[in-house]
Amino acid sequence: MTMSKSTQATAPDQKPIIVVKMGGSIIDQLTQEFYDSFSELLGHYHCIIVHGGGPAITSLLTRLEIEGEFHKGLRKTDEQTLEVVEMTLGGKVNAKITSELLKQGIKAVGLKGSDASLITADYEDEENLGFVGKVAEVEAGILYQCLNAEYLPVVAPLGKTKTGQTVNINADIAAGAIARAVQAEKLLFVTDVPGILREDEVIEHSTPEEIQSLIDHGWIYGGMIPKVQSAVEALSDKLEEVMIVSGKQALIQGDRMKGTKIRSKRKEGVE
Ligand SMILES: Nc1ncnc2c1ncn2[C@@H]1O[C@H](COP(=O)(O)OP(=O)(O)O)[C@@H](O)[C@H]1O
Ligand SMILES: CC(=O)N[C@@H](CCC(=O)OP(=O)(O)O)C(=O)O
Repeated sequence: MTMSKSTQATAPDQKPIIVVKMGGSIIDQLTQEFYDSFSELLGHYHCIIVHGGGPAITSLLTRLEIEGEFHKGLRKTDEQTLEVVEMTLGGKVNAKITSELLKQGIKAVGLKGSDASLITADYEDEENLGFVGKVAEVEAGILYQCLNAEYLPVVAPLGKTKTGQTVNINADIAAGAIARAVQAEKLLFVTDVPGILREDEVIEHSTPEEIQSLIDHGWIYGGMIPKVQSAVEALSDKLEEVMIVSGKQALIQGDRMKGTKIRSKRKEGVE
């Protein structure tokens, strides 16, 4: 279970916290409509961004002629691969998102999960996956300090083990763990599809039970699996709703967010 350490600062008041996971699949395709509606969202929430970058890592590995391998959806990360992961997530992708937000007039500050004990991790499966981490503890205080100072933290999904080894963490899992640790009220996965699809139709409302059945029947596969699993794990009395939305369009259309809403069964239908 993920622990939260928040001794250094208190949670910001006035506005609730939203954690937004920006998928690597969409980072290069985010539209102006998306940014405009995102800016609108910032009027209602303190926001923390956690980003992916899987496609950018794969592309650099290919250019360097390093063979990539996935095991149960997680990238096998040897020493060479870790070097590329750190350069890509902590360097290129983090800088790209932060710069774009600054251009939009948003005070974004780039952080690596491996900075200042933000994310302490254990090995996921050292034998089969190498330097891949699972989140053990998140130091919420660092993020609270940013939010209290009106900065928007943009977090790269890297962590440090207790012995100081940097590890690669799946961004969906990092986002869920951070949302729990900071007691976020909402968690949003921004990706390249308009929500969970079944026969090309967006499922507007879903529950953990339905999601399990969609996985069991093969309707949910690949990169959508860690996303929905992380969504289901993040649900709590505090975090009642997780959404999966597209970054190709405005987040809010009319007066509501477009995409798939995931809530526990007993909360479903309760707005
Ligand atoms: N039921 C589903 N509905 C929508 N997308 C799905 C579904 N099952 C699998 N996917 C796949 O999941 C992808 C999104 O996951 P991923 O590529 O890991 O994105 P990200 O980089 O945003 O995390 C979609 O582009 C799609 O190919
Ligand atoms: C351990 C592991 O698999 N880490 C991921 C981290 C990036 C990520 O999750 O990016 P997306 O959100 O774009 O998929 C990877 O190396 O691809």
